[in-house]
Amino acid sequence: MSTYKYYINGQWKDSDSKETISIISPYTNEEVGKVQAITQEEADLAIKSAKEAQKEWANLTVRKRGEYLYKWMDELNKNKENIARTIMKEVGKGYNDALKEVSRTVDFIRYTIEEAVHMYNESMSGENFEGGNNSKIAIISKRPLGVILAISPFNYPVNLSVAKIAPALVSGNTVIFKPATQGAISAVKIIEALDKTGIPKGILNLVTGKGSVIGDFLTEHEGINMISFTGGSETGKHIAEKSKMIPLVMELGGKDPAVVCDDADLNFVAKQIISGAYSYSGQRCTAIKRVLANKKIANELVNILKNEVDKLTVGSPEENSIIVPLIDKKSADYVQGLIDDALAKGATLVCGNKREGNLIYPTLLDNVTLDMRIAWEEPFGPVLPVIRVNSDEEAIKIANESEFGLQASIFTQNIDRAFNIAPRLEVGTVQVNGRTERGPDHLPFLGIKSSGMGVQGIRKSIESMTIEKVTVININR
Ligand SMILES: NC(=O)C1=CN([C@@H]2O[C@H](COP(=O)(O)OP(=O)(O)OC[C@H]3O[C@@H](n4cnc5c(N)ncnc54)[C@H](OP(=O)(O)O)[C@@H]3O)[C@@H](O)[C@H]2O)C=CC1
Ligand SMILES: O=C(O)[C@H](O)COP(=O)(O)O
Repeated sequence: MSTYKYYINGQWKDSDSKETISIISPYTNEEVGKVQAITQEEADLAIKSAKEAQKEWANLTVRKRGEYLYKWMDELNKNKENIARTIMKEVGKGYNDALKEVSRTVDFIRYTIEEAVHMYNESMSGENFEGGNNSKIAIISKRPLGVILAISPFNYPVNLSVAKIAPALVSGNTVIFKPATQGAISAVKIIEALDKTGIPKGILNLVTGKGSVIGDFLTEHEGINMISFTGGSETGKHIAEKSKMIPLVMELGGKDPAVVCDDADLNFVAKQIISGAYSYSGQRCTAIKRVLANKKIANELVNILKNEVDKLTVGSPEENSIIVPLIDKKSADYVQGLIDDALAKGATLVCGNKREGNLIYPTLLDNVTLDMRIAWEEPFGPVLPVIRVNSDEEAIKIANESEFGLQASIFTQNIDRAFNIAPRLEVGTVQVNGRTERGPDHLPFLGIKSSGMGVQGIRKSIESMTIEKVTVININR
């Protein structure tokens, strides 16, 4: 098995710690490879080299920086099967989905470059303000923030990493990239592709090691000018407490509800809910994580959902099964705990509650009540609770009682009804008659409450990594 190096100042290196972390595949339970557990001194040097490289990088034109990114895109595209296989082995994602993740990333980079080259300076005249005149003209340009710390989660080890790195680089920042440990080999692969572009040294530094060991050191480091984080809410809150007065963008957990009204087209709804809730075994922040079903249609909806769940393929990512083993035993134990708690408190088991190691069969729970943990907690696994409600009003109330506020779906054939519910849901995005999801990637993507702060989405990500610089010309008229 390969032992992968980390990447600092344009060089691939073994850590002086002499320690490596073994990455175990969630479905073969075999080692996929080892990554370096770097030391704080090495993390410090990585930040220093990023700082040193930043000024020259920022002085290049956006088109010049874009040239490197275009080459990166081509390298990723050339190696997409190999990278997809690594994603599959490392995080247990179905091969076809892993391949889509790489293609989506290639498209993401292309759009990022195109967006950046179409972002212009603004100007303002003093005459628009009371008592002002046109002798004052302000030019408002955008400057990079400096060194961006990009921390990504396991579930999209390529796409969610590049979704931070590409906007940072194109706008003249340099990057310290800390991937999820389970995902770090995929990270090595994408940075190998970047290295092949001949990008100047120090622009991107890949630091591998457990977040619990090097995370605080990175977050608290004075050389970091902004943190873009995707991961769990608890980790996000911890980082927010540790960081020192720098901008933060956080995409965190969710408990996305599907509000199903009594006039919805239930066959269509069921398809959306099933793909929303169970794809990649529910290991998506945007997965549908509770159904708030109007009592009038709940029996029929649950019957249709059951039929659809029965069709889900369960097994290996190599066979493109929808339901695959969860990322690790701890996660599977957690999901099982939520199921056990709900059943002990009287939920109806419609199907599922079967387990083989990390593999949890798709589980549907009906008559879930608000005293059950599954009504509120994020499983990040293939279990879906149905909570029956009497009215739209009650659905809105329960939806908003969650600590999370990522996305929500509303299913109804009455557009007025949808538009009366949508503004009242405390979430970043409402999907009317569609499953909750992040893409297309140029849309703003955000969570409120414990689901995050700041906004991603290509243009928004670029904006979040830059700051206005105002130059005022005073003309003697
Ligand atoms: N809203 C969104 O866009 C998304 C949200 N998520 C959420 O992420 C969670 C699952 O992802 P998961 O990877 O397990 O999340 P974690 O929060 O466990 O880890 C996310 C990243 O943070 C790192 N990390 C851990 N501790 C620290 C620390 N003290 N300081 C700095 N970094 C640290 C991890 O490193 P290491 O792996 O080494 O521990 C990893 O790179 C779910 O809650 C999910 O909802 C996931 C994807 C998208
Ligand atoms: O990491 C996640 O879960 C994503 O941000 C969700 O992306 P998706 O909706 O495209 O799966």
